Amino acid sequence: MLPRFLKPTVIVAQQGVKQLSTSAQRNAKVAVMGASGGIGQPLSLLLKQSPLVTELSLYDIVNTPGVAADLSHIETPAKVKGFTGPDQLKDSLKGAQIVIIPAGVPRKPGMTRDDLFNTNASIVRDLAVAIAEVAPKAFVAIISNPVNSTVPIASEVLQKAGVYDPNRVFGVTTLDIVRANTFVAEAKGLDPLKTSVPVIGGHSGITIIPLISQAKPSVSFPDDQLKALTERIQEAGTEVVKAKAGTGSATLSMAYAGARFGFALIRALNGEQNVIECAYVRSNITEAKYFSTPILLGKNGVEKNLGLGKLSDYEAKLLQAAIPELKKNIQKGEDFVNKK
Ligand SMILES: NC(=O)c1ccc[n+]([C@@H]2O[C@H](COP(=O)([O-])OP(=O)(O)OC[C@H]3O[C@@H](n4cnc5c(N)ncnc54)[C@H](O)[C@@H]3O)[C@@H](O)[C@H]2O)c1
Ligand SMILES: O=C(O)C[C@H](O)C(=O)O
Repeated sequence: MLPRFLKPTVIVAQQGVKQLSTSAQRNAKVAVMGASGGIGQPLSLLLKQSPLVTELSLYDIVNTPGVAADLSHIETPAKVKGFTGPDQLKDSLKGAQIVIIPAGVPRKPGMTRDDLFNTNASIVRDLAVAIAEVAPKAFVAIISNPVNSTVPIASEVLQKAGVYDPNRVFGVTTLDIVRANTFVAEAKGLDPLKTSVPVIGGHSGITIIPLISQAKPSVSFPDDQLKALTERIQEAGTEVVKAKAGTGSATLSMAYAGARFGFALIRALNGEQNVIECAYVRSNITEAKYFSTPILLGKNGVEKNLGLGKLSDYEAKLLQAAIPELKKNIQKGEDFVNKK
């Protein structure tokens, strides 16, 4: 069976790559910012292998000529171009419909995602300034941590530039869903490709709220197992950081998750119906100004926020615990842009 995110690619491929690449409706230019990094390279590879992508723009402060030359030899239609350093930043964004941002430093053991704020906040801010000028209508998918704060940072920058559309800015939390699907399927002996577990809230520790009560197919666990599984999903990033022992955090699973989310955005742009992914977006579902829930995606980005659904008592408590932390992270991001 094919990986779930490859399915639409394959369906489209069956319609014929030639037809795809000549159809105006199906042109998708994707820019990857931070394309030479641990996530950026495999993410760009996954994007390049898909006929859903017709142009791939790779931006980083180092090494993009090599990454672009390498990827450009792959026998798929996407045209690949590399851009290096601030002088080429704006050119890298020209005409991009989707901008995916994995630029920034990763955690080392003992660090929280918030410890990355000092370095990554300004990286995301500067990229958002360029997006506001060159690609204000692009869908912006932010991977750089701390996502709980970098999404408000990008949003504030776009707002200040007068081009903010809350329906087009997404924090990528897809890896939390990918992990929840994998761990729940493992625990119950299910096919992970047919297991779907929504994860809401934010993307750090207690702000990650798996909704196992809403899993499809329906599953149930004794309380102690449910707690252990929930905590494993919340701390799965740290599990990888520890295992990588100082060499970084999740890159390959994140590239998979980033590609899955990117393909969902392209499918929505192409007019496909019923494209749903969880994402961290501007939200009035809870007291937190940004919050991840399942989102129906459409040609203009967020078409409908599908909300929380019915929470179990346990999940309602997780939500209660997450909100103060999320609000603090959001405020920190907004203050970074506004209090200068
Ligand atoms: N959202 C998630 O679920 C998730 C998952 C994993 C990692 N992350 C985050 O993704 C980020 C990247 O992780 P990584 O493992 O790829 O790190 P990495 O260090 O391997 O790669 C980061 C890349 O960003 C580039 N970069 C630095 N400053 C830049 C700038 N101003 N403009 C463009 N590019 C710039 C670097 O040159 C490097 O190539 C980290 O912040 C990490 O915490 C998020
Ligand atoms: O844990 C990290 O620092 C990276 C990422 O946010 C993850 O969830 O793997």
